[in-house]
Amino acid sequence: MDLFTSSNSLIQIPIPDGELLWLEQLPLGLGNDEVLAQLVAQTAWRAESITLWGKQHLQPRLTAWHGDARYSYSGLDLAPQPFTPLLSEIRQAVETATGHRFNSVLLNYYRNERDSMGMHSDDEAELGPEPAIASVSFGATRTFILRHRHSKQTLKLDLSSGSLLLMRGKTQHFWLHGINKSARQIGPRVNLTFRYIT
Ligand SMILES: O=C(O)CCC(=O)C(=O)O
Ligand SMILES: [Fe+2]
Repeated sequence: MDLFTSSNSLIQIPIPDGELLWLEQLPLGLGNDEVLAQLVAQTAWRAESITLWGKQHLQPRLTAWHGDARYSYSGLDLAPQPFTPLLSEIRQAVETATGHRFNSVLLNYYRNERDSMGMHSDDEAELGPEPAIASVSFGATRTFILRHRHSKQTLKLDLSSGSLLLMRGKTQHFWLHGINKSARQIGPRVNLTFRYIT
């Protein structure tokens, strides 16, 4: 049994024009370090190129896409791999914690402090107008930055190992998010964003 039952429900982080909910530790059958090790070792990681302003770049991180649907992400058309038993177990825990269903997951592997993700919103048409996106992190803590498109209000959340962040409602419409590089040494981190593709 979990000793910390009182912290088992999502905490709302109030923001204008969106909904953010957070859970410090997603309940799982494996420890966070074991999950990180398995995800790093068992995932078919890819170094994708991405076209920005007509120029090809290598993304500053590794990625993998698992799910039932095809999905276009900033010009990439990834054929998904099936859910593995470990990814299915994490998905089950995320669905129980959030009350939302998910049919795909994007994995991002930040190998060190030089890996990052530019500011963006997950607003592809296949996600629907008000998508629920559940982000689970394993490994080193990285700072997740949210910036309001209009007011430029900025929030910084330290996403520690095992944590769950749920973005829903109008969050993708009004807010950008990303992960900056750091000048300080940082160990590996794997982030999973669970999505529902229609
Ligand atoms: O690594 C993170 O915390 C963010 C990942 C993300 O924004 C995405 O996969 O769209
Ligand atoms: Fe995102």
